[in-house]
Amino acid sequence: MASESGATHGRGLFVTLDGPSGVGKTTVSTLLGEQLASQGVPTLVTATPSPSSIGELARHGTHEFHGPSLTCLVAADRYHQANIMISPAVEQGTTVVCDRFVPSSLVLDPLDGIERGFVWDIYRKILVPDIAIVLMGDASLCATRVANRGRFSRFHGSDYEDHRREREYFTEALAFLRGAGYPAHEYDIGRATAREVAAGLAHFILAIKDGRS
Ligand SMILES: Nc1ncnc2c1ncn2[C@@H]1O[C@H](COP(=O)(O)OP(=O)(O)OP(=O)(O)O)[C@@H](O)[C@H]1O
Ligand SMILES: Cc1cn([C@H]2C[C@H](O)[C@@H](COP(=O)(O)O)O2)c(=O)[nH]c1=O
Repeated sequence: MASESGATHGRGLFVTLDGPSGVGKTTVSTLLGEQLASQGVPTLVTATPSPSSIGELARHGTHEFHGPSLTCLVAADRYHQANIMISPAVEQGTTVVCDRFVPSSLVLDPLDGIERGFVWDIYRKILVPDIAIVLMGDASLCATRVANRGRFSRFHGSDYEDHRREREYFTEALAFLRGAGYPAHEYDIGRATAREVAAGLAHFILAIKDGRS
């Protein structure tokens, strides 16, 4: 596509970051945005639930809302955000990094008693990422980080067993997503710093971006 200045630019990428609580999604999303921007890639970092009024209700309402009502609330926010923010930005050439997307709901909602099929059906018409990264890390490492950082939601595990189960659900969700043709990529954080994880992801994303242009 040609811009008004005559320079050519194409569509951006939609990149999502999911994974268990404490694995570093929020920290890495910010660093990844900075690293992509420093390499000249127009980048927008966002999260689901979004900063909209529906998103704020979902993010801060996990004690009030449970099961299908929370699933639908999160889904309403995500459709709204995808339609008004993510898709337009990507079409204009911005690479969007989103902290949590559908893969998280395939884990958190079943942990709340919802069938995976119900969750998958509700997202049938939503934007599919170009790259869906699932960060995976040792459950005891994630448990320690969340204990040190603090829990802001009932979905932030309170002990090792919560984190072990959440990790197991993400492993199952990854297999399901790959089977469904979703562009899911597992990324093991090992003992890397957040900056090292972000650098590894930036390298991976830029290789895909360069391959497409
Ligand atoms: N690679 C890392 N090495 C060391 N500490 C990290 C790393 N990544 C994140 N942290 C720290 O771990 C804590 C959890 O990180 P963060 O909030 O980014 O995780 P998250 O996956 O977004 O968690 P949640 O899903 O619970 O919101 C924070 O205190 C953060 O500073
Ligand atoms: C994706 C998703 C999120 N939520 C809730 C759980 C937490 O309260 C927030 C996310 O905050 P975090 O810092 O990213 O952990 O939103 C949910 O209930 N269902 C979902 O699918």
